[in-house]
Amino acid sequence: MGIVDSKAALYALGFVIVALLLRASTRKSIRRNGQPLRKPPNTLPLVGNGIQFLQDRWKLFAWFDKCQRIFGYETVALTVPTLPPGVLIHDPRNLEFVFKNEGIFTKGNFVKGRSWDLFGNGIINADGEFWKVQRKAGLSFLNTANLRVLTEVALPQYLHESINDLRSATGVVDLQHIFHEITTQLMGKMAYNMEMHADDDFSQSFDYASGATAERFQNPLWPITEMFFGMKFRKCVAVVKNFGRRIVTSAVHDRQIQKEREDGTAVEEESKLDQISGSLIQSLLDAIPDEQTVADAALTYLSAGRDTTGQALTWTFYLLMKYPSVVSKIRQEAQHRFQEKDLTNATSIDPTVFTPATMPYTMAVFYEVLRLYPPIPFEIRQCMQDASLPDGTFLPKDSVLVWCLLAMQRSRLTWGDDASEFNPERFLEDGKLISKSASEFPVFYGGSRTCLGKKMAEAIAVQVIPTMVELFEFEGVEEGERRSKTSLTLPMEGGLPVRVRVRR
Ligand code: HEM
Repeated sequence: MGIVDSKAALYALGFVIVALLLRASTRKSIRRNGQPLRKPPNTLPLVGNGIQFLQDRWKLFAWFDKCQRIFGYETVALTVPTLPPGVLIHDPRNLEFVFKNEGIFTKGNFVKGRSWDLFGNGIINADGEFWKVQRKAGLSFLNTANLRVLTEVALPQYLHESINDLRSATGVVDLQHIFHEITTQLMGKMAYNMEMHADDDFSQSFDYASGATAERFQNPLWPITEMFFGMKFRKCVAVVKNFGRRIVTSAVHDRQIQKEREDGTAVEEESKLDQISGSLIQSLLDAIPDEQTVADAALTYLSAGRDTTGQALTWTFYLLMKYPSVVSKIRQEAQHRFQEKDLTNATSIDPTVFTPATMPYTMAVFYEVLRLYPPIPFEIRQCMQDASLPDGTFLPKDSVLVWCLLAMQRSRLTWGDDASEFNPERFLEDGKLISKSASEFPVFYGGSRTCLGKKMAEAIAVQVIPTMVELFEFEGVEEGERRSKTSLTLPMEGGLPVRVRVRR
């Protein structure tokens, strides 16, 4: 290189450094009333909160809980090297503002970049038109008629199979696996018309990929670490994607058969369940021309519906084993329903007698579990433009907002002094179920992106919980507090091993 070239290179380098310095000095920063925000405990010079984020997720959640206890509703600063500046929010007013301004607070590149490999353009990751068509397909899948088939046909069928497994079980059984099997079969059949099981290759790979994706949110150096340790993740994602393509191929095949039926060549009697099976994937195929996006959408729905509900049931039974008085009250409520329906001498349980409207106590138990163990334990959004929260916090474009449901839903300011205790009665008033605003109890999210499957989850819980409680006595075999393993949701680490005794 000539001397002129070297000089030019030197000038260019100098220019870049000056430009970067200027950019840094003129960059807007997060502020409230013109002041920087307070920092959470254990914030270190240079690395900020980076170390907190690198530790095990249960410890991270404990740290979020500590922040909530120290700061109440105050918004505090979060800093992690290499990441955009962020805040940790606690105030329900701020959350309400986020829910109402979905266009400003989106998943952004921060979330999408990390979950792209697993979810691609699936609904959880999508914005704009992609989101709209998937939401519409989901709404038509979760319509009232389909929910009735779920309650009256599909769930009783799969629940019955699990009851039989438990009746014949000897030794220790993993209840998490039992619940996961119910929700996997349900979603597989109703959404995709496919037979799926909790221990098939796809489910295992999805589980691993979900854990590795969640780790990306805690490890800012994930693009580098995955170069060395990401082999298994890549293999699992390949299995998952392959399965997504199988779902689509099978749905296209179902269409051909359906068309032949309509042409009158193969008319058969169909059960109610068969009639609606695969209705989600068929709606997605109708709405989206690209089959890869259909596959992404299908997989995202599966994660949203299956894992969350199965895990919520697992935490429910974990808590029920600790609170026998709550079990007795669920049994009383179930007995009351049997009397009302004149089913006191029934030898088997008819699960259709349990509905959210007739089982307020059971619903209160389910809500209380969701409060303490939210299946989606934390959320992240990114500002698409400069914004100011109702508490006055100014957030420049690209800032990241974090809220930890597991901590927020234990706030004494919102839930009273007994916030950390399991007390289903807090959701009841004169024996009736009371609802909380989405900003105080964000377990199903809020605003235009509220969870689509809330009713489905409730319909499943209100049948499974009293049925299992009436038929069986469960005894935990592991002492101590259970924790969740790393995941996008809240699976119990090591499952929920129990001993089962048949009551009747
Ligand atoms: C106890 C069970 C459940 C809980 C706690 C739960 C919670 C949530 C939460 C917090 C979100 C927002 C996630 C985000 O965008 O970051 C969400 C979204 C969603 N949930 Fe659920 N969910 C549950 C069950 C279900 C079920 C059974 C389905 C049925 C398929 C479902 C379908 C969805 C869908 C499609 C979205 C995306 C909505 C959108 O972005 O417009 N969920 N859920």
